[in-house]
Amino acid sequence: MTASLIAGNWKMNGHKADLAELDALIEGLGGATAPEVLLCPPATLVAGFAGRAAGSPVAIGGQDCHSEPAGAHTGDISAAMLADAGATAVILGHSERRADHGETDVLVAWKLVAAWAAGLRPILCVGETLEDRDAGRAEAVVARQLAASIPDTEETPAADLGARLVVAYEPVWAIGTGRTAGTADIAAMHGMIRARLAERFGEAGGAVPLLYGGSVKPGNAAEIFALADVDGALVGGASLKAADFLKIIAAAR
Ligand SMILES: O=C[C@H](O)COP(=O)(O)O
Repeated sequence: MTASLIAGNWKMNGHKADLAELDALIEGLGGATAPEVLLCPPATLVAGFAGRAAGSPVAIGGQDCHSEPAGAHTGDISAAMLADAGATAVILGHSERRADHGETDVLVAWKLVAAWAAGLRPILCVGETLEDRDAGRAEAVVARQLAASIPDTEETPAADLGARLVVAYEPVWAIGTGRTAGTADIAAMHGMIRARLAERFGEAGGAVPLLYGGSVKPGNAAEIFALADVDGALVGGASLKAADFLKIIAAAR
């Protein structure tokens, strides 16, 4: 399968000096527009990166947003603020947010509504812990997260869901550990996610891009992108350096 979207998540890494990595990424892409490339720096860098990336093939996204449009929420950022800063997408429900900030499926669902209201494309993250996998409940956990983190409201844009939502499967135990899930496990989980989305949302649900995340590197990207129902990757550590990220993008072509 050809990967259509490669997203980089810088997490809590990066300073103004790292604009040089964005410049190197843009230069390395040389104007190529496929696959889509999205970079999600920390909030402090969103506006600067979006300004620098304007007119290039690199889109800029946020890593989280609040579920409310504005108000007394010290330290938080709204979806509209991200859009105002030049972001076009936002990562939501990442396992690090779920673990560090106690984010629940219900809260993540409201964040999706907020993102859509601001015109952002959410990248919804789902994934099981090692404990879940060892207990044989990986598929059940991911299915529950998927069902409950996508809101059942009239705000959910069923008609064009494929263009307005991305789902990233990230087994928690594969994130930042150097361990990738086995290709059979990735293919099985992506197949399940694809089927559940199609069951719930019809053809548009089946068209939602599915990314794999968890220790994706230049050396394993091609093998992962070759799997059925894998439409790209959500890359953490290997997106910090343009040279590595470009190799992963090249593997998607
Ligand atoms: O959002 C990205 C994922 O958590 C993967 O991170 P990683 O590539 O460093 O394992």
